[in-house]
Amino acid sequence: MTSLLRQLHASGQAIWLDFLDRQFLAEGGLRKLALHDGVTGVTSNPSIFEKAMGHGDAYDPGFRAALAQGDIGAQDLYESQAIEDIRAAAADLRPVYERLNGRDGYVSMEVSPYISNDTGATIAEAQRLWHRIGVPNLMIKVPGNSAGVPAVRQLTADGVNVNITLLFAIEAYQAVAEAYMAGLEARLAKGDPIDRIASVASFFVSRIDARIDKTIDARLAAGDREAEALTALRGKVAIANAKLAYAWYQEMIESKRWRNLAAQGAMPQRLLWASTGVKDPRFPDTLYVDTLIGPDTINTMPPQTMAAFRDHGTLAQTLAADLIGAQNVLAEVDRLGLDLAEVTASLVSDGVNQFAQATDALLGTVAAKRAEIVGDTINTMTATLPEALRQKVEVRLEMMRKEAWPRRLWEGDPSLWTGKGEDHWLGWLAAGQERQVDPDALVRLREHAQTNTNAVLLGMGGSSLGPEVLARILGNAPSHPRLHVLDTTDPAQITEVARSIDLEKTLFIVSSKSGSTMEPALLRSYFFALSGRQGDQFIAVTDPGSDLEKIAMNDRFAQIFSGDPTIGGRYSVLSVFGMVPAAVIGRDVMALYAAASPMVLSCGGDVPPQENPGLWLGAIIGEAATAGRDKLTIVASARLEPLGAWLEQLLAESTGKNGHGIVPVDLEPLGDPASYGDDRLFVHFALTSDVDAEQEAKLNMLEAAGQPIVRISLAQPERITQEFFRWEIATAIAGAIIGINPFDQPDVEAAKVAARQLVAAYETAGTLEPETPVAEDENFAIFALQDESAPDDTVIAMLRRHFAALEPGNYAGFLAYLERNASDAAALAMMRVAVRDARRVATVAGFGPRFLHSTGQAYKGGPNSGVFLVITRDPDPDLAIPGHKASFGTVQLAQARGDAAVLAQRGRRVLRLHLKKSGGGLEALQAAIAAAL
Ligand SMILES: O=P(O)(O)OC[C@H]1O[C@](O)(CO)[C@@H](O)[C@@H]1O
Ligand SMILES: O=C[C@H](O)[C@H](O)COP(=O)(O)O
Repeated sequence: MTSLLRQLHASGQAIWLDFLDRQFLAEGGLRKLALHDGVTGVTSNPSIFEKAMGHGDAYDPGFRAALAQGDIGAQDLYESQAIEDIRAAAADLRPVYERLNGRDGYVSMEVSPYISNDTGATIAEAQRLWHRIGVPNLMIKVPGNSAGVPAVRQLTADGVNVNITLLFAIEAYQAVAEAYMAGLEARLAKGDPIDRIASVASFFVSRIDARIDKTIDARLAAGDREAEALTALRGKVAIANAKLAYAWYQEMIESKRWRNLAAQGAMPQRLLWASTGVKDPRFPDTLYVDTLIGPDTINTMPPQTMAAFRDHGTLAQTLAADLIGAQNVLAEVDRLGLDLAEVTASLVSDGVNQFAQATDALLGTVAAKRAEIVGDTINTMTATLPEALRQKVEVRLEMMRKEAWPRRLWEGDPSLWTGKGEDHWLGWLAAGQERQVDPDALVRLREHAQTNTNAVLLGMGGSSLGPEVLARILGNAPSHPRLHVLDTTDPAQITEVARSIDLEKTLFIVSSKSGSTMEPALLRSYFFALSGRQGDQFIAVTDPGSDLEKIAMNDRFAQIFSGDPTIGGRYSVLSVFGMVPAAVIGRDVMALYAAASPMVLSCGGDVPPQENPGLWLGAIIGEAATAGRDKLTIVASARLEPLGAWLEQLLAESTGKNGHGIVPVDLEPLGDPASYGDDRLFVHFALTSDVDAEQEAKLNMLEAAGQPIVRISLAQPERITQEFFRWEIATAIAGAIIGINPFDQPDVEAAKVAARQLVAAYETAGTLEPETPVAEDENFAIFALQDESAPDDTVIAMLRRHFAALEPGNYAGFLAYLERNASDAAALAMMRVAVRDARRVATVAGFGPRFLHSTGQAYKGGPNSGVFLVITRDPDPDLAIPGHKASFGTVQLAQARGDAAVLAQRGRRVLRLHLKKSGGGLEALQAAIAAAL
């Protein structure tokens, strides 16, 4: 006997399958249904793909095959597999489509629910899928909300078959029916044929009852007086609503407007009953099939509903029957205040959200699968967090998912931050995808640079720290110049570099985004003069239109590389600012991007926060900071140690403002658990080939003592580029959590202004404004910045009082305007350890003026928990600057004085200590601090 389903098909209603799955297709399931049961179509939606692809391992071979062609992100990976299924289903139904001459045999694929409020994006995505899938028996599903309606019109006009989904209200259905007709008319106006354009209007059924019945049940439970009338409506409203929609359809196809279109070959936009699986187990499982049978309609059924109807469905022409009854049901709905309009409206947005949640879950699984498959190309990260922090991070990640942070970040939604133009500063996202550089120009530069033995980069902050990390971690390739980075005004340091290079075989890279930063400008004057004004030994890296660009043209520099003004300095390492120096030292820039790429894809806008390494890290550091663990302590195995200086700037300058932020702690030797308070978050970087057993053991002890530890491991040094990107994302996200704009640096300018004023005064007066120490001995002179000194203070007493001010949660800062060399760094490290262990506080150190363009922002604008010792000394020997009265030494001193003054003005606890020429230098200071603690 013919199956009930076949009979249903023969009665004039098309049967579609509301399901898709690779295994089912591979086993010929759809072909069998078409053959035996008369199934003539398939619908899919994000939930269906989530069920198919988001669990188990059926798609693993597909994922592997797709990734074997090249790494792609989660969305593309999902889409590659979804499209394969859609194409396979379309191929199975192609004979039906041909047999019915395009009247049926369609497979539907839905546009992303993420763009459902954006008409333009919906049109673009529908067009893209339509062309990419490239089969005639395809329908693109577009939601029937207010953004979807114009898309339906446009897509129809463009010849795309559209299935309009998420229709609950008759008015919404009428709007899309009108849009379909308007689209067909637009085609006719262009002279395009309309006889092969198909469309269906997916009218949802069971979800309406599920919602209304819930309200009814609640009212019954509350003892509503209308109990009987309410009970009578259970399981009735959706069907009545669908019947009235069908009644309108019948009127519509009799209209003059439609008849005119039909005369020119138009196929009617059929009503499709969707959501026909019963949600309430108390209802018969064939309820939404039995009651909605009528010609020229479609019922798309989940497999269970289809099986149930095949088994015990009731076949009768029910759809057009008892219209009065349907009207009465809706009148009752009104009378009882069940507000169908509100229900159907909220079901649309809930439907979009539900599909978005399914897509989040699906992309999460796909991202995890991808990470597993390409796993050994991605740097690993683990986090051991105290329970309270772990929970906060979990909550934050879920909140980020709900609020679509990954997508909003990549789309540049300023409301993630303070809403004040942050979207103009996101060029680094494209830079990470190698979109900011000209690869050929960098290949040529790499070749050209080989004629040199040395390269000297003159720049500050973002223009110098990234290049320094690349040069120190990767080193120069054989036969390429060695890179020296000069980000100072310290005469000894400048002299040291000048002495160590062969001037004629040195390439100078003048690097400054703004092109007006004082230090690189002075260094350029110095080395340009020293080179005998050999412009062809200089290249400039700067943003378009800067002063440096003009000077470089004037002085006939060999080349000028232009930056992207939508990238702030500290986010610029994956743009020309990092890649030009990388090419100069002989690194294959495209290989560096290729090394970064797996992380860039993993951090994509299509990867939900839980699986997104950048968002996960951002959640950890942001939540840690807001919970008082704002001292992000960087620990690195020897080879990766240089990364800390870059990271310090990124974190401090991005987040340290408005009294909030993260204080990075770099190069502080690791101590025992007893040395630390509860204001730390430790981040460990290690190369797998460079394991430091002692360091690991100490970290394990800290972990056992309950300190939060994030561990990041790199299999190859080139993958440092992944950390650049991961941390840029994480910093931007932490900034959003902290509630600041992570792309400005409002407090840096003040110190620059103060220094510039002092230098200008020097240029006229020939001397810096004299100062009188408030305390001195044979080694040191202390200069007052606040009125905290008593007339009879000794140096030791002042130091004692200075360090005694440190309270739990504070940090001690050593701001040294000295030569940055190994011995000075070691001496500072020892002083830090002494202070940390005595006061149980974090310690930071910076060499001036380098740190001014980096951590200086957070010291001035971040939390007021720093206690700073500004260390200066008289330069010996000093170094003249061509064309200036002021020497480098004078400028450096002016910068220190300006910095200390601004710190004091900002209410920071600060002491300036000057090392006397005749004194014992840093060694003596170490002893004095030991005595003062
Ligand atoms: O590249 P530029 O414009 O010379 O700036 C150098 C550095 O100075 C700062 O503007 C701080 O003064 C940093 O943000 C920046 O990285
Ligand atoms: O096109 C089909 C719809 O997406 C589907 O029928 C929705 O069904 P549900 O309400 O059971 O999720």
